[in-house]
Amino acid sequence: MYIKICGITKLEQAQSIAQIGANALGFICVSSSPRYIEAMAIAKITSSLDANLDLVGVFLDASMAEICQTVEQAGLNAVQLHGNESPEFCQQLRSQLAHIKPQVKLIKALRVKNQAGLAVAQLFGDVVDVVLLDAYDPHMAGGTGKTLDWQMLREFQPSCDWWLAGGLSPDNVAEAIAMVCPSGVDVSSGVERSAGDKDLSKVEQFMKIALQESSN
Ligand SMILES: O=C(O)c1ccccc1NCC(=O)[C@H](O)[C@H](O)COP(=O)(O)O
Repeated sequence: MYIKICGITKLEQAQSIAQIGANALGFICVSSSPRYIEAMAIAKITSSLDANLDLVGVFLDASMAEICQTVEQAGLNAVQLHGNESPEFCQQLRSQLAHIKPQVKLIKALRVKNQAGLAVAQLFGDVVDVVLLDAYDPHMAGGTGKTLDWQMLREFQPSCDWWLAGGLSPDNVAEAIAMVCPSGVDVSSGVERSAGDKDLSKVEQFMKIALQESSN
């Protein structure tokens, strides 16, 4: 089970979460978010971490130039697109990123409202590495703490890896994994004291439960 802890803003917390064994750390590059962190501040964190982690910049309808510049400045090796980016945009971004760094992981987040929203995932299977399913909220783009209707995801099988996000916490991650069998899970507010301030004991608990459930 691949585990991504999102909304990191503090260096010491990033180092501890990496040590606990997370596969990926997410940095919110969306200036309107309470978890926003600037590229140079991300760079201070990423340069202090081991090379085997996925260091993910989360973007919301940003331009290709902004994404590429942030990847370079911040020392990222993965990009999560959390807005209305099209499959064509993903394809073009992938080729632009290849000029900057080899093998930047591309993740397309979909904020799923209903079954029709879920069908859109099939359009991205061939152009990204991972599809991430998050909850829909009319006012917030991410980090909402809301869960998806997991029943809807029982038969979900895109042609690429997929990760579950949205309202996960140590209290419900085992049930979610058992019900929908994602290849990874992503969490933010469910392991926080306040926006951007992670509760390390909750992170540890979350990871232990997720790993245990996925090995059953
Ligand atoms: O977290 C944010 O503030 C945010 C803002 C704008 C776009 C995306 C954002 N977060 C994306 C994430 O990857 C979160 O981990 C995901 O939405 C799940 O959040 P949560 O329901 O709090 O676990």
